[in-house]
Amino acid sequence: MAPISIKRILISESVDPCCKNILQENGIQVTEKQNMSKDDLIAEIKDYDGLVVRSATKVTADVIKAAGNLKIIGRAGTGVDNVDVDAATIKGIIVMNTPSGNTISAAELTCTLLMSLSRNVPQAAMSMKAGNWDRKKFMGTELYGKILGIVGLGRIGKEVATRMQSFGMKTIGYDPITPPEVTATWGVEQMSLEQLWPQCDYITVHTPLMPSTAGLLNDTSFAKCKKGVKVVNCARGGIIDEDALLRALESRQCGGAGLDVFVEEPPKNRALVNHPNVISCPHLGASTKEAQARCGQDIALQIVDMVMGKSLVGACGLWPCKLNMVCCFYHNLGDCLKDSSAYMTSAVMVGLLRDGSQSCPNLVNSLTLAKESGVTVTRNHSEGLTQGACEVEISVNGSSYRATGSVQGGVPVLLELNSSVFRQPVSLTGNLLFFKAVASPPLLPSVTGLLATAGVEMESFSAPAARSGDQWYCVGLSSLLGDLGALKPLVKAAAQVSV
Ligand SMILES: O=C(O)C(=O)COP(=O)(O)O
Repeated sequence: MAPISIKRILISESVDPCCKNILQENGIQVTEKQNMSKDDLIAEIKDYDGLVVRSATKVTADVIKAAGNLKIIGRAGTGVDNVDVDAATIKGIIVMNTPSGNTISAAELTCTLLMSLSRNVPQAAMSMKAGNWDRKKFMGTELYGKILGIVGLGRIGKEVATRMQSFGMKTIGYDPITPPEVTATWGVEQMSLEQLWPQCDYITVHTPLMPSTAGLLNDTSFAKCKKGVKVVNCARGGIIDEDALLRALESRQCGGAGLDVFVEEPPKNRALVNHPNVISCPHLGASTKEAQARCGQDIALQIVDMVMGKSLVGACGLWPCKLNMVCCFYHNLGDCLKDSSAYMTSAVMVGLLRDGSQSCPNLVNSLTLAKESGVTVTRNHSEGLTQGACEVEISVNGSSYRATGSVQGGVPVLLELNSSVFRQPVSLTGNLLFFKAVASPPLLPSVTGLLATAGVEMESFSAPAARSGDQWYCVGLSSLLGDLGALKPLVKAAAQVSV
């Protein structure tokens, strides 16, 4: 990828000093300003081409609008829900996070809250400080032999599971993406939420906050739980509906809650915080020296790599804008292929989700993952016009991509891409890199040179039949290639083309 010039970065929160040091050592000017109001940030941001935040800085569309020079928003941490990623991406601002730096700290705090809930440690400590010695009031229960339901089995859910197993807890869980056979290897039996709720003595949530997870625990799901279930939220405020939680605590359907996060932070409504069976922290999941050092270092190194044109690790929302709607039209599939169109739709979604997602889409989970992320996917057939060739048309957020292909001698071939007809059918085998460019004599040597510099051998070159306007080209690459994705920005920058 081409280097991106970043000269001045604003760090608007308490980020580990190693972040500033690394950036400065690499020639970037750094200003630290904490506790800025929205208006302060709007007034200040125009002077910077980079911004580093944690969760407290709200990088809204208004802030992004005022950020005339901004090229990068670095989140020293995981959740980017305080950043309007769509508004940033549309403006060409890269948003990147450091998704693994605080996994262990978030998991450890979750375990701390589970243990504190079982033995009333915070309440007992407060009572001692008030001069009391009350051994009866704080009778607890063992964790041993109890069932822990983990909703969200990503990095943090996994670490919570393995730690709580060492206390003799049985761990069950649910995740729409991580396959059950994978979680089984770390001792978590997966099941539907309907099956999970009634079994749990404790429930902990480890999902992002998104439409499908907001209010995941609500009046209806609490009613399905065991009476006295205890819940923990160290993920995002709102995954457990706060009003429903208060009602469940009052009716004793919920026996206690450990909350590190709130819908509004700090919460103005103190009803939950003040409830005797609630223990709470001011969003401390990532607040350890180790997690902050990792996140501060990771975000600084990622920004430096980007400045040097090395890579875009941790970039969120690289799809030009958020995926909303994907329509797959299949024309002329023939009787036997018609039945495979569901499979082809899953394959399309793997390709589309792979670039922007922190999870790993595959043919089994891609449609579920799309649904979870609020993407509408539709599929249609019709009899096509081209004899013997089948056409696949994919429309993404209203922009269409059309491919026409066939099978020749048992090999699937591509005949046409977005109205650009190839001179020879392109065999759809091996590693192929497609790019769009205007025909010119230096095009082939410049692409060959670029691939050679990246250590990749070109095996074939397919040119379009027509020579006018933007046309699609395809190069076949040697099987030595490790990371096809890494080549895309290279070719894009060098040939000024779409890849
Ligand atoms: O990384 C995350 O998602 C967190 O919630 C941690 O937030 P913080 O960096 O402590 O403001």
